[in-house]
Amino acid sequence: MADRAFGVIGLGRMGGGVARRLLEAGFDVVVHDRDEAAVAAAVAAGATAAADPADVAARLRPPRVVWIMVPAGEPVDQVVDALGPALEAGDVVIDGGNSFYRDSLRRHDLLRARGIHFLDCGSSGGIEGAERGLCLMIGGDPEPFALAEPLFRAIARPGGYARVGPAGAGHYAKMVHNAIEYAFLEALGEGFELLRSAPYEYDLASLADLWQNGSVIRGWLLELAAAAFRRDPDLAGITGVVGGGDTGNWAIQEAWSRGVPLPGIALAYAMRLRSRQADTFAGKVVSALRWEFGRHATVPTSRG
Ligand SMILES: O=C(O)[C@H](O)[C@@H](O)[C@H](O)[C@H](O)COP(=O)(O)O
Repeated sequence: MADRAFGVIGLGRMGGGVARRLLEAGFDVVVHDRDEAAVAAAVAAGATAAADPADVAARLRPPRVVWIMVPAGEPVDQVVDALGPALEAGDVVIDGGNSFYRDSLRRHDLLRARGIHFLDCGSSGGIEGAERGLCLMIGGDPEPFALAEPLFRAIARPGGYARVGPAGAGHYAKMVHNAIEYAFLEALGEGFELLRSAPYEYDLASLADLWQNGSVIRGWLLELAAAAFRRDPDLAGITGVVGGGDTGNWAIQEAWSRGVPLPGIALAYAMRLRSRQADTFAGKVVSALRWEFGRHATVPTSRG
């Protein structure tokens, strides 16, 4: 039995990686997920299965530290509602998902009323990060942060975790991180689209590789772009309809409510929404009006 045990609730692609890294670091890990196959995989790696969130608590010694990694919103509340009554003062709950910071503040205050600590932890790095080390931005009180620090150290890259402020500050930082991510992704998408329509036959994978060697825009996203182009140079196997969007949406609402313009990020988010529309009523109206005032064609011609 290891000196220290942690609970992990939610064993999806991210949570499963977190549980494995904790096991590899030599900790005991008590896990729960509704997906029995995910639990079986964690148990095969050395974890102990719990029947439900309360059972996770029952299998840990106080002060307990439980990491939650489930989709943002209702699923986090469900886990907190099921786990909370089984915890006691001094225990620590960490939400490692992409939750809205105001929800995290609410959960923090709810648990604090019973002396239970809540840390909001923005976790970046994707699946590779979960396997090889995440970047963690943590909000909450110093005392539970210190108590949970061995967990953070075990699942983060070296230098890849920090307490960035009080309750809510971790998920706020992650919201902003993701907003920047939206604009980075959109800029890369637009740049590669322009290259593809250029009067030159660029090999996009090779150009992305070249840019990795000392260019200003080198980075992980370019590395991923090169890998994607190498697998499928025209990206013919996927559509340009882009999913996600919650964190970007929150960032825009937050920015505008504070008078921060955020135009690049807002446009990147708008482009995601636009990508989901096959045609638009707005476009029809513009076309109709051009026809009405100038008898301009309603079907684009070679001259526009
Ligand atoms: O830092 C990260 O590892 C990513 O941001 C990660 O958290 C995830 O890819 C986003 O949540 C996707 O966000 P969207 O679904 O909004 O694109």
